Amino acid sequence: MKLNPGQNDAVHYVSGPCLVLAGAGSGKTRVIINKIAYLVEKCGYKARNIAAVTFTNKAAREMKERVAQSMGRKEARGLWISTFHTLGLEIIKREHKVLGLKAGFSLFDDQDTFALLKELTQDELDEDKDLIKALASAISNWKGGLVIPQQARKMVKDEQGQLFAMLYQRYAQHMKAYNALDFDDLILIPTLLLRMNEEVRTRWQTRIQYLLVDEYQDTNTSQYELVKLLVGERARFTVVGDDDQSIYSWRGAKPQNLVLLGSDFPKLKLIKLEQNYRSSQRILRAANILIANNPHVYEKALFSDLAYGEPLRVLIAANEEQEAERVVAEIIRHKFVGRTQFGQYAILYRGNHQSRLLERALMTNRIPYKLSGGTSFFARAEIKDIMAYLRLVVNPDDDNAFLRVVNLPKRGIGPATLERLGNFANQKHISMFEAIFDAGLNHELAPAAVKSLYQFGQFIVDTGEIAKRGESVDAIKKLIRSINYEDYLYETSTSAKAAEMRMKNISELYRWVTEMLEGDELDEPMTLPEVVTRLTLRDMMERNSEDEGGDQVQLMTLHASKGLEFPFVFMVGVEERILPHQSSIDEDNVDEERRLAYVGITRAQRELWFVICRERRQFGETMRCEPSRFLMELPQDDLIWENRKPQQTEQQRMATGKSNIANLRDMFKK
Ligand SMILES: Nc1ncnc2c1ncn2[C@@H]1O[C@H](COP(=O)(O)OP(=O)(O)OP(=O)(O)O)[C@@H](O)[C@H]1O
Ligand SMILES: [Mg+2]
Repeated sequence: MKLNPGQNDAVHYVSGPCLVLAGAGSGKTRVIINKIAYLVEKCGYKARNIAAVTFTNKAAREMKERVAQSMGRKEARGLWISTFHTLGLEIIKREHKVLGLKAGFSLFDDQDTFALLKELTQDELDEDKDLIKALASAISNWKGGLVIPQQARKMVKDEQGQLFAMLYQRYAQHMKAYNALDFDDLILIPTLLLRMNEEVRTRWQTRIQYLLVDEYQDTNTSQYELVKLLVGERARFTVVGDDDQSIYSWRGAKPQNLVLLGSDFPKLKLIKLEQNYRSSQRILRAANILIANNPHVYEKALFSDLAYGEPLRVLIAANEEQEAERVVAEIIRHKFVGRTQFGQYAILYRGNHQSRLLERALMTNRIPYKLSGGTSFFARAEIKDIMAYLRLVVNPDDDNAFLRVVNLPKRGIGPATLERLGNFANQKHISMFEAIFDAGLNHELAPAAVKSLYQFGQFIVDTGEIAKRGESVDAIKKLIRSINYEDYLYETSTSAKAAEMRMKNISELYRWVTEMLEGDELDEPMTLPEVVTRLTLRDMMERNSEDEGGDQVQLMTLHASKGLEFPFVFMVGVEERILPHQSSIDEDNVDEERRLAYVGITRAQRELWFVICRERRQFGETMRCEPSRFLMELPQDDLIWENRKPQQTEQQRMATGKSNIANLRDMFKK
């Protein structure tokens, strides 16, 4: 792989600490990949003594692949290339004895943590979901800042702080009793261990002799401390980052860590890279002009030798449904004209919920797509629940579907009952559903259990009958109502808003199934079994594609797109209140949102579209939308706004006495 002089310096400087500070697409990640190969091939490092840390699992997988391609698979074996959390987990696994953890410790995700906190704080927080959430985030912040419960109790001043610190302590004690760790522990525990135990520290400093960190601007206090402890006095490390792409301050990331490096390691070599190899000049110019509105830690000037490129386009849709349809139509048109591949397109958005309508539009048009990060529509628990019901109605022998819904919502059918039912069905070689109606079951189970099972079975049979009469839409409506699914969602969700979101997903599924059942100009009406197999197949394809990475349009949040690049990028919902997000407008933290927009723009190599709506439904209300201030900050001569009258010359604009931006706003209001 070719390198420019700055990149070469960065790769060849191995005698001390090194920081590469440079803008998007300037080849920072390429430096890391080349440097790993250089360390092994030219400097005599063994692969197993080198660790590289990135920010997401996706990025780690890609880096591993690129390193293996550059230096050979055999040579690359043993390299530690992972996220911070995976590296932390590895340290904990190998040191669990010193830590006093039993080998089979379990890992709690956010939902597990929430459930435990809810249980532990019943008396104090009275199941108030917002308070529990606030507590969870306080605990996470303490952990990210390396603050243990005893210290937290000393630090806090106000009443709520004291309460939270006390609950933090209680939570920590319980986690220990459960032999469980949460996400933040994966950094906190190894860091504290390395800090306090010299023997362990020496062991890891011998094991990891050279450390490389990508996306360094997004490390938090505990991660930075872990880096320092791992590299020790020898300070053999390279970190690369871009302060303009710091987008995780809400999770405790500290771009100031870039500055701290200089004071913690006086011998730090600072290397800047200024050539961007990714984007057309127009795209890069737009990105540079946008980010110039932010204050800077270090000044940077990025240039590109690539073509000047196509203008950036702003598509204007009437509402959010049309927004999704416009994007899909544009992809189809563009692909046809340019003979491109679906895999060259990415659709980026601010929040996960924005993916729903996009997924729908892509599916309706049979365009393969891949959604990374976040949960795709069919992987969502509520969709799986209802799909399992439909599967069971269509095919009562589907034991998996049976097990998923037999006690959802609760019907007093516990694990012991199900185990016996399962054994009985096995002996008789029948499905569990069939077993419910077998007279022999009376000898196996208590009458109450038999009754509950029978009622459930009868309910499924009845629903099936309605569907068979050709009233499937009715059958589904009745089903969702009779199981009180909405109540169930409100009882089990972390907040009323979350329950609402999940219920919305259900109505989305309902709408979809109904459309397929009733047919339209394009498709014949389908029967319920046909609909269910069609949708299940879709689900399976999606899962398989996770591994294959075929020719698919990429969907992800702006956060998840960090470090990646795509020839053609659509940024949707580029409106005030979405990007910048309402909460950041309220909190006066628009700079971080501008960095997020900068990250999005700089993912694009050749062409970039922004999409905005005139109005949008939010929380049941239709609201008028206003284009994002970031669109207004971009160089307008590089932008083409849809439906805009033919470009005026500068003189004409002066003559009308109106500024470019005022014109745009006017046009938007019409
Ligand atoms: N010296 C070079 N010659 C040609 N292409 C290069 C060179 N350096 C990097 N590239 C290419 O430029 C693109 C951007 O590189 P890379 O992803 O390493 O940038 P980055 O600085 O890590 O970007 P980001 O800030 O978005 O993470 C990649 O396609 C890479 O292969
Ligand atoms: Mg990178």
